[in-house]
Amino acid sequence: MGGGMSLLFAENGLEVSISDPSEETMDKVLKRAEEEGLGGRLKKFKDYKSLCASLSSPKLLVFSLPHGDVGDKVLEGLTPYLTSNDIILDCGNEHFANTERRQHKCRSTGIHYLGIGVSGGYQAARQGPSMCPGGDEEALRTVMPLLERVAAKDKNGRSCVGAVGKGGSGHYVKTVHNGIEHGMMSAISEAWGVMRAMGMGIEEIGNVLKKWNEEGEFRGTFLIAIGADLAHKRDEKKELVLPTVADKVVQDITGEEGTGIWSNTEAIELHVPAPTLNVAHAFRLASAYLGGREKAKKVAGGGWPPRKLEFGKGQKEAFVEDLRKATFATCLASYIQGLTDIDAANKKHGWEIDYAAVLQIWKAGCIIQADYISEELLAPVLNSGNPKSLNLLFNDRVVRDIRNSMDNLRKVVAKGVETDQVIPTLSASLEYFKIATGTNLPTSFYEAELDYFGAHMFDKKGEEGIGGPTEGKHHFEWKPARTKDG
Ligand SMILES: O=C(O)[C@H](O)[C@@H](O)[C@H](O)[C@H](O)COP(=O)(O)O
Repeated sequence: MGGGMSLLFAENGLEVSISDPSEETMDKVLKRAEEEGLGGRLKKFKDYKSLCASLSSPKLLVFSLPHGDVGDKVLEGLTPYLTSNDIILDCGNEHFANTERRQHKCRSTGIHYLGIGVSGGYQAARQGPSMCPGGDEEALRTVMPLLERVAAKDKNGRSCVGAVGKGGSGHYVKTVHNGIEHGMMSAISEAWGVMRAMGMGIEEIGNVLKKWNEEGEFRGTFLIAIGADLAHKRDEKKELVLPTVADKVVQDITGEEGTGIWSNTEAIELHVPAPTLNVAHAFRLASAYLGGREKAKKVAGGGWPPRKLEFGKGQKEAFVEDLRKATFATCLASYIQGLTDIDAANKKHGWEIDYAAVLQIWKAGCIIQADYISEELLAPVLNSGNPKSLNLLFNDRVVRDIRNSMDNLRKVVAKGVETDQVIPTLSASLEYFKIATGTNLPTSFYEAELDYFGAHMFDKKGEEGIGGPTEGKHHFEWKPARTKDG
């Protein structure tokens, strides 16, 4: 990412000084700069002193680092050479708490530290990513013209960047962006698996996804578009590449892993029900243990692999349409749960998040780009300036689309369960919509059991003021504790 961004900044007229522990990495970037006619604009530096000396004042430093300690070590190494009004743009996938700690540390020396979520993958780092900056207003105002120049542009030529809010809000919104991304990718992969069980070919499915991306609720959806594209990719032997990809989402459990975990732990700690995001992450985790799955399959006598799905004449097309609506509803559920999480965090941390800026940032260039969802469903809510609630389940327009997809989602999940299709987020989203709109849930029994052994206290149906996550006011001695005399 860092190399691509340094070329992007050079291309936009900046003299760029790069520094990386690996000389080889720096040389690769300088070589690309030569190839792209930007040679004169990039210089490499092996130490922080000469790096900072090469910069005009106030200095602008861009971090593209793994999350965690590395950022603290780099900041520590740089600090002796930094002066008041210098600005650091942390463009890594960093945890917002690390960002806020560094912001606090820098404040005493007048150095500005901005946490900027950067999205669009490594390609976008070079071409212009969607950018999600948060931190102090003065520094945001100072760097915004540059960010607007290098950021991705939406179809109206507007830059996909904006001042998100205070503190670590920029990195927080990016973390949740990735949680939504994982929910959508899981749903689309599940739909792909069901179409495979319907006997559809790799490229045939690619053609279906291409159509989905051209019109309807999935129009202009990045993850659908790349799904259509990669379905047709062939290697040097003209063999399709997709069938060679192992069914495991690789993940570096030694550390790199971050946003997928945090978007879920945050939702849980903020008491935000996000089953689509939670299940998408669990699916990803389970997929990693291919060896374990192979062993468990043997023990389970072959397990429960998806069965072939056969359809009568004309029914196949109808079911593909059910699948399109079901997958859309699940992607929408990811957005709804993600925004509810951002809303809860914004209230907790007082970041004064500008939701119109978030909408513009997600308009293009980012992984969760979805034109229909942004323009038709999010814009009316997020552009209404500081919406009272970000729970899109309170929005008629959004709920209309959910109602228009529930039959399709139910049909797909029912068929999927019957035939052992792997559909974790599709089924979790069906349950979510039922739970989130249900007012007579079986959780009465759940609470009664908690009160039975835990004196957990419960609210009584019909009581005033019990609409939110409140402490219970009642306990019933379901089974009085036995006295010593039994
Ligand atoms: O917006 C983006 O460009 C992506 O979200 C990116 O930031 C993410 O890091 C990679 O997609 C891999 O992420 P994980 O391996 O952490 O899922």
